[in-house]
Amino acid sequence: MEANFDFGMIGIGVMGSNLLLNMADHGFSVIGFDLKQERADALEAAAADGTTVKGVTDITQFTRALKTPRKIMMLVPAGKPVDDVIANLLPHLESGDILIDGGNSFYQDTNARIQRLQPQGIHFFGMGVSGGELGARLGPSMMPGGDEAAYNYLKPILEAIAAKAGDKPCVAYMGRDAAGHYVKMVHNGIEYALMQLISEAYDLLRRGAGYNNGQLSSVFSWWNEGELQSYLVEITAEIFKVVDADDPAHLELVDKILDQAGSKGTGKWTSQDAMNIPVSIPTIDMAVALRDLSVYKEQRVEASRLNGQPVSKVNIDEAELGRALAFSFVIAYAQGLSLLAEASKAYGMHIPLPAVIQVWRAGCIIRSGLLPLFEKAFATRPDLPNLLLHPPLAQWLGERAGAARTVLCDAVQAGIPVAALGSAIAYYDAFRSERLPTNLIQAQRDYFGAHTYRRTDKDGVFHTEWNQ
Ligand SMILES: NC(=O)C1=CN([C@@H]2O[C@H](COP(=O)(O)OP(=O)(O)OC[C@H]3O[C@@H](n4cnc5c(N)ncnc54)[C@H](OP(=O)(O)O)[C@@H]3O)[C@@H](O)[C@H]2O)C=CC1
Ligand SMILES: O=C(CO)[C@H](O)[C@H](O)COP(=O)(O)O
Repeated sequence: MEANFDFGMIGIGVMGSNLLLNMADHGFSVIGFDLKQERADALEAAAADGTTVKGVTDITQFTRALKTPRKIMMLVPAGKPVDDVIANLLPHLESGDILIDGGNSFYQDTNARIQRLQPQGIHFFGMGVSGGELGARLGPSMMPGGDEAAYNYLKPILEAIAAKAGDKPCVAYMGRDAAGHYVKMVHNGIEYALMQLISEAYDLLRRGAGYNNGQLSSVFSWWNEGELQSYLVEITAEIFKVVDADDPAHLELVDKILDQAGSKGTGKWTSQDAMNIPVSIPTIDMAVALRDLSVYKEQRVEASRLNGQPVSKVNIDEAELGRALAFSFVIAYAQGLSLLAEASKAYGMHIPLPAVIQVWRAGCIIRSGLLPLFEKAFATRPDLPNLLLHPPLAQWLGERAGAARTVLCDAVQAGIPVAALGSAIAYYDAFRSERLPTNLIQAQRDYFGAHTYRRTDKDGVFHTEWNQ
């Protein structure tokens, strides 16, 4: 086989095969490698007429078929499979070749791989890909980070296949080292928060106000026509309509799904890294914590027998609940973006926040009609440390905070857990407090541990013998 393929993919499962077919549709000749012959055959069978798509199971054949510098992406599960693929591939690569990890790898693993491959002249990129199966096929949002000069080789291909917001592609260089995987990690942290917030609104409507699935679908559809317009609200409206094919009564599937949420790590890593820096992202933390709590089903059942009681009836004003949800969505984005702003400095990644917003505008799971508000904020101040510091957004939040408080009070009164909503309001209130009660914590620390404190009226570090 001649070396005439533009792009190679290792791992042609859900994401890899769809991304490769998307490239082929845009006129690039592509080749996929997988350990299983049936995957290679399936890839070729799925190719559109007139496109150049090849599937192979021989790594030598794969690498020899690629134009140099080779552009190869891996879309395999994070962790050991990525290192296994690198080990198998490395003997077949040359200096200047570009290797992209498009999976949800932990950013510190990506940094280690960049360091390891640099001496051999291999440009290693960590690239977040969002949009799921359909996004990969028709236009994903992509977050590549690594060597900026090498990015120029990838740019034409990635821009061609990316989702478009207006005429702008939802892909851009996200910064040095593992910046691409860092941005995707935070994207997923925000994704966790938005999903938890939506589930709390669902609980209020379902258990609190007694809505059936048809009514739920209507409310979410209606919200999706206003300021809550977003991929996650849109698919939620759809989910309530899907009936269980195995149920003779054709009841909706959502009611049959076990209430234990899975997770693969990106949300937890976002919280862990935020705590390491440290940056406060309590709504994302709470979303991770609630997924973890959901797993303890047996203990929850036991506790409900001891202490459970039906929730009280809640009178829901759908417009007010929508405003509360929009308020807490913005707080979740604000927390994630404030983490990116700090991490960019702390790790020297130089993440361009305006470009992050552009990349999230379409194709990704957290795309929403709220992003243009953030675009304006970063256009005014590209290094804005927190969205809450942008005056028009501060006003926007102020106009919706009352709705969030009313919904929170009603939920607490009724016994419906709205931990993420509560954390969003608490974050908002704490962030805009000129003075927090933390002076008392400092006094306590100094009392029991001589940890010292600073004063508001004079410079210096002080200690008091409190118990004399
Ligand atoms: N699904 C989604 O919506 C999204 C997924 N991602 C990320 O993309 C990555 C891939 O996910 P997805 O496509 O869904 O997963 P799939 O399981 O569909 O595909 C994984 C592919 O990797 C191959 N593979 C696994 N281990 C190895 C190995 N050691 N060497 C070579 N190939 C290997 C598998 O081959 P075989 O079956 O032959 O073993 C398979 O073709 C993951 O990191 C995931 O987190 C990112 C965004 C969205
Ligand atoms: O990256 C994604 C979307 O952006 C994936 O769907 C992600 O893997 C989902 O994460 P989890 O399984 O932890 O909910």
